Amino acid sequence: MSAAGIVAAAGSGSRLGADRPKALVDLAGRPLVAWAVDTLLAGGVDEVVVAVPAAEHDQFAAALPSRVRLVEGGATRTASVRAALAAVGPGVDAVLVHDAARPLTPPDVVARVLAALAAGALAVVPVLPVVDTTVVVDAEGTVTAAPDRAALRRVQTPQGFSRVVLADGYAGLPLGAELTDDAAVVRASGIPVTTVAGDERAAKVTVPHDLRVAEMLAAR
Ligand SMILES: Nc1ccn([C@@H]2O[C@H](COP(=O)(O)OP(=O)(O)OP(=O)(O)O)[C@@H](O)[C@H]2O)c(=O)n1
Ligand SMILES: C[C@](O)(CO)[C@H](O)COP(=O)(O)O
Repeated sequence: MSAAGIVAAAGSGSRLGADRPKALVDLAGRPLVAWAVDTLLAGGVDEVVVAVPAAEHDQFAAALPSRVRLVEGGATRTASVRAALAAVGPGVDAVLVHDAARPLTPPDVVARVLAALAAGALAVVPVLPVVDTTVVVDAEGTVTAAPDRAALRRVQTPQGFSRVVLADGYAGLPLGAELTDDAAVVRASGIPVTTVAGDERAAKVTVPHDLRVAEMLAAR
């Protein structure tokens, strides 16, 4: 089975508040995007396409191996993945979509996603259990429900798909629609999504505290 990796790296990182796009922020001497690309390649992906902000194209090119292809990202994550997917070759069997913002994802997670696809799954997401009580609130912040957390999972990346299934999902999604992940895109077209074990180290760098935690882990 041949697999391509897509790295969504075109976000600004407004919640991190750095002086550059989040994917170019340094973690232990290398930008977050370089860590994410390495994870995909080490986990068994054959080729990688990275969606980047147009203004920083040259900085991304300088930070990544020459075999990695860059495309201009969009205004939303959904638009960025759509643009990168268009650059994936038609001969590829599977596509894994990963966040540059999850730099310390172990290659084992990639391998688990690839194994599930090779076993016949059409869509696979790595997940972790929810460990806090989780509630639903109304517009005033009043709790209206407390779902059974045993049935809830936190969803990570990379998320893996049959290339045809992901391409069909994006083709059926109206231009401009924004969903928070790629599994939601294929679920909208009726495809079942399988889960495999995620990893706490695959946590997303969103706010400054997350980057401090990642720096401590990377220093080990
Ligand atoms: N237009 C966008 C927005 C996000 N992403 C990517 O999607 C991943 C997950 O998004 P998130 O961590 O929320 O990043 P940002 O959108 O950059 O963060 P913020 O909402 O704080 O601005 C990141 O790797 C980010 O670069 C992208 O490729 N294109
Ligand atoms: C794709 C994702 O990382 C799965 O957990 C997540 O949905 C992206 O989060 P964002 O803040 O909406 O970009």
